[in-house]
Amino acid sequence: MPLRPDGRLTHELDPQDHGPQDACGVFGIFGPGEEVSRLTYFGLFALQHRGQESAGIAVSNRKRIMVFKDMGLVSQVFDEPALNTLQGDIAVGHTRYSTTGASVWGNAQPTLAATQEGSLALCHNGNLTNTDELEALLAERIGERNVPHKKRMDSSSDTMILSALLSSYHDRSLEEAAVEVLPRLRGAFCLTFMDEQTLYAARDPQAIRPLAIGRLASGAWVVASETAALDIVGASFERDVEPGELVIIDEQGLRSRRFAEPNPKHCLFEYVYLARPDTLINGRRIHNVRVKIGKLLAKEFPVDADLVIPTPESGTPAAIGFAAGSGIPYGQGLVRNAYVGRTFIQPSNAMRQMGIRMKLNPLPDVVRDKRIVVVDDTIVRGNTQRQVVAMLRAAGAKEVHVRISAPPVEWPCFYGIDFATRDELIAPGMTIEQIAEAIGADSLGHISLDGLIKATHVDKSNLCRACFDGKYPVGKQDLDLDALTQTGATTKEC
Ligand SMILES: O=P(O)(O)OC[C@H]1O[C@H](OP(=O)(O)OP(=O)(O)O)[C@H](O)[C@@H]1O
Ligand SMILES: NC(=O)CC[C@H](N)C(=O)O
Ligand code: SF4
Ligand SMILES: [Mg+2]
Repeated sequence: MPLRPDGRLTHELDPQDHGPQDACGVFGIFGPGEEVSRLTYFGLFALQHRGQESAGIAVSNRKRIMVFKDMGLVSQVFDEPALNTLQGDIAVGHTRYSTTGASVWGNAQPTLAATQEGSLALCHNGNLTNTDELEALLAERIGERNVPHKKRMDSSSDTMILSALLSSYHDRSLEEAAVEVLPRLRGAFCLTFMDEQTLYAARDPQAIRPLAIGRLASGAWVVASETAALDIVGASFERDVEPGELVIIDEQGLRSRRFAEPNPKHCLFEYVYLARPDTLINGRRIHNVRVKIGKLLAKEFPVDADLVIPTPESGTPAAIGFAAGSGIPYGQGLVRNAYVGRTFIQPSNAMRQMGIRMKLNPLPDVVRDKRIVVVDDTIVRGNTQRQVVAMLRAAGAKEVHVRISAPPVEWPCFYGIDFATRDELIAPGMTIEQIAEAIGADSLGHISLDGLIKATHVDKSNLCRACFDGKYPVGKQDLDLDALTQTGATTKEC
């Protein structure tokens, strides 16, 4: 099993072999009089499913900013003494899973940089597609040798370049630097950042990833990747950060500046898998959307069967919907070990089999002699379903029909989800029948793209669905798609 550089176990069985992982989680709070770092810690706990490689909190006491971050889960990084040292009025926090730049301490967030007036601490969810262009601009401004990854080998993320760029404007405030830099970024970015006095939040014009604003009863402002994190800290949901909006929060309250024209292309995959079911995106509860997808799936791909079971965790709401839509009873046929993380299962041969077996175990008394419909949210490489089907058969299931609440994943994502390269996905070049055979299912059905979109209640033109249809809404000019679909080529390193 792989070890972290400090010798502790990673959450991955094989770090070279990624399944679908999650986008990072960002959090921010402007709360004089509140225990801001503790609230940020709770917020990050609620966002742990979006990134499990490193976690960090930056706090300002209005005189200076202190950052505490490390590799690992929120619970591994922070303890009581650490939180007690992080006193102040403003905080930002991050849970990372890497998309550009290696998974090392130097790339953990919040990043910290010196500005003309003080410091900048920054957290980023998303992925920038024009890092080459931004790096060239940065080299022009601060000199080639000072570009983060040239100065320090382990500072190689897109976020480090952004942080260096924002702090390179010595003739203007951080707010004015942001207004200058943000329109130059392409790709996906939801940001929380701060200097000693002010909390900022920004969202790309496509608003690919979610970012919500909430408020505590005391009047403190909170910003988080998902509304579930607002719930957990006791904040009420106020509104989403708008596409192309920069939000500035200080002693005077909240102000808003538009840095680009909105052109919404919200990530469809957030609805399918990424976001928590208790989160609201575009006014819809993710759980309800997933149940609806399951109902539509039952209509699109009906089957004669005795029992519908979910593939926990993310497949559960769609399975509830499939049962409701089909009239087939719903039951629990697989038990999930709650202590195995979401991205723990990183499929690769023997390790993969061990990982899936560690996470999921069938209930033979429930599935024996039955025709089972097993519902999951996605098939990426097909490893989970291959294992699940085999497990259910070994436990005595008579038939196993697989139903998936997303269309086949055909293309990589460049906006903050670390999908496998195209060569590693199971779907490209395979018919549904061939995939069913590969995973050993009696039948296989994926929801149609139109059915999935219908369940979100968002207009198709306002959604990114590139991993399903290959139509990339932003930054396509920056990507060498042919090169990126070759075996071994990834977007990981700048
Ligand atoms: O086809 P594959 O390559 O196996 O990938 C697809 C599986 O990975 C995800 O589960 P994951 O274990 O990451 O998270 P979950 O517990 O939230 O379902 C997803 O929900 C599918 O079950
Ligand atoms: N998944 C993410 O949102 C990653 C953020 C950023 N691109 C990084 O690699 O650190
Ligand atoms: S490519 Fe897929 S995962 Fe990536 S932003 Fe678009 S819909 Fe989301
Ligand atoms: Mg799953």
